[in-house]
Amino acid sequence: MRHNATASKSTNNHNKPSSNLKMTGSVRVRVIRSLLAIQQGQSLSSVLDPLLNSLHDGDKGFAHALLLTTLRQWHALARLLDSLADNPIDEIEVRTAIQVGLVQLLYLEVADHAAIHETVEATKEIEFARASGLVNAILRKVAKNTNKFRKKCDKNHSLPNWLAYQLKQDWSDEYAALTQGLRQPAPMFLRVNTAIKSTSEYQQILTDADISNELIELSSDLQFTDTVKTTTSVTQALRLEQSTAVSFLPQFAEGVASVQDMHAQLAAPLIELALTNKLTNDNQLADKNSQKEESKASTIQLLDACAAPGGKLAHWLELLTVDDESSLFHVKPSDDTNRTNTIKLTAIDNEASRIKRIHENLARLNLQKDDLERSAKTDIKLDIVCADATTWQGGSESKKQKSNQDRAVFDAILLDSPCTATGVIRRHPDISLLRHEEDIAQTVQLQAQILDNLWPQVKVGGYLLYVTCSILKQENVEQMQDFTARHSDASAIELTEACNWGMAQNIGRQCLPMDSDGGDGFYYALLQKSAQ
Ligand SMILES: C[S@@+](CC[C@H](N)C(=O)[O-])C[C@H]1O[C@@H](n2cnc3c(N)ncnc32)[C@H](O)[C@@H]1O
Repeated sequence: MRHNATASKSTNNHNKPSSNLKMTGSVRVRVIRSLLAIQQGQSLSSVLDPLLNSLHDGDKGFAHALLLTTLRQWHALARLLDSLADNPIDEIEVRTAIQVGLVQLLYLEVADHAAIHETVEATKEIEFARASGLVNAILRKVAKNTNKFRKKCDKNHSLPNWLAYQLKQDWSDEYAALTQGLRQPAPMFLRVNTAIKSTSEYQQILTDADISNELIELSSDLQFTDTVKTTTSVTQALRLEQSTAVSFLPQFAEGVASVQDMHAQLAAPLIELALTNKLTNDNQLADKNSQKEESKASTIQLLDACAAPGGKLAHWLELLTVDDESSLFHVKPSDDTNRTNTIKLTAIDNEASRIKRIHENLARLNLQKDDLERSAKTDIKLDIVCADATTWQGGSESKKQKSNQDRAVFDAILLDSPCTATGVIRRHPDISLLRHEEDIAQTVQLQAQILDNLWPQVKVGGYLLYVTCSILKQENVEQMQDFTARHSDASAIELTEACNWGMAQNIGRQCLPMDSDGGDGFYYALLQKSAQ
């Protein structure tokens, strides 16, 4: 294999657990093989389980750290390697072995002699014995002055140059902190299912189980166009001092808590806030028109347009099923005015294998279709469909058969769009190897197609929350500027300066992963549809 024969484009197959990975030999050999598979286009999530499952418990922690840290420092290590070698090293097996050796010396506090000896042996095991002298010489040179070489490595970013260039264009003031932030591990955050327990109750349960944690409160403040007052909600997330396996989390299997980045936890409360505003306005309008009480009971249609694996969908369902009598979604058995609403929530995703994961996640949380239909407190009909959001039409007739008015069925759409995922590189450092510059334009085009197909399906007065886990302006604020220029009936709802997260953009807010205890890079924009 040659150095420049690196990652091909990531496709769906590359996310499946890799069955043809040869997981024999020493820990270092297995990590090197995993890295080679990633360079050939496999995702980290497809190689991690085969790697860890092939090892004894005692070796898993080291293998995990070695693989993840090598990926996080990948591009910086590659540049260091180029500066150390007298002649260009082309073979990716040799380069990978050296980079694995460098990580042990510079970042993992492995004793020099062990790091060098074991890496040289691993090079022989992967059948590159002829390069073992070279590997040995480079690692010895670095071991003589690890401080100097670590500083050299840290001074630069660890991103592909095209991505670093784009980030510099987009975020010149934040660039240094951002590029350093992207090479740090991300903290673990939990979301508590507040339909079962309050966040503070679960926080105490964690503390009692000796799991140190901190409560984070994110305030979202929206300036709806039809009111002078702003509307605020507070999202509570728990940050763990140390990441842990979910099997150690109390009541995890019972669905009391879920793992979700704190910025990802903003989506469901935001769309619920928008929906509540719409329904309140609808009710007020009905009151004004002095319609009978019975007529206020209606079916609310909601869409989660790119739903898998279902993190935000589950959160949305948790909020909709909170046992709060004042909620517009609460069924009041004693209330014969019949003001309650039936919710029809459709979730779509175009990948069947990922739809399966929605079902698995909802099963743990007791939020499957049947669980919801059994609930006496809310009336939610959940429909999960495998469909392409660039063409899907409310699940029924084709576009041509429907007038624009007939297509406008949704009160609120959550569009957690496919994106370059550049905001979650800390959790998925393989992204910096798998993504290519040309992916940006393709992704931007896909996002625009999905937006253009879904927008006619939003009711007048309804909302679309656009979300990405990207930190590139083309996918975010620029996508929204282009969209609102194309659709004169779309207006952006301001997420005001009272929001204690993200940075205000021309449209929406952008979160950047710049500090090691902060959330991931997410973008949020809320659009409302007006009558034309
Ligand atoms: C950012 S992820 C969604 C994450 C999800 N909302 C959650 O919180 O767990 C984007 C999803 O979009 C899906 N997707 C990509 N292209 C699509 C399309 N054309 N139609 C529908 N879904 C699509 C992907 O399969 C992926 O599951």
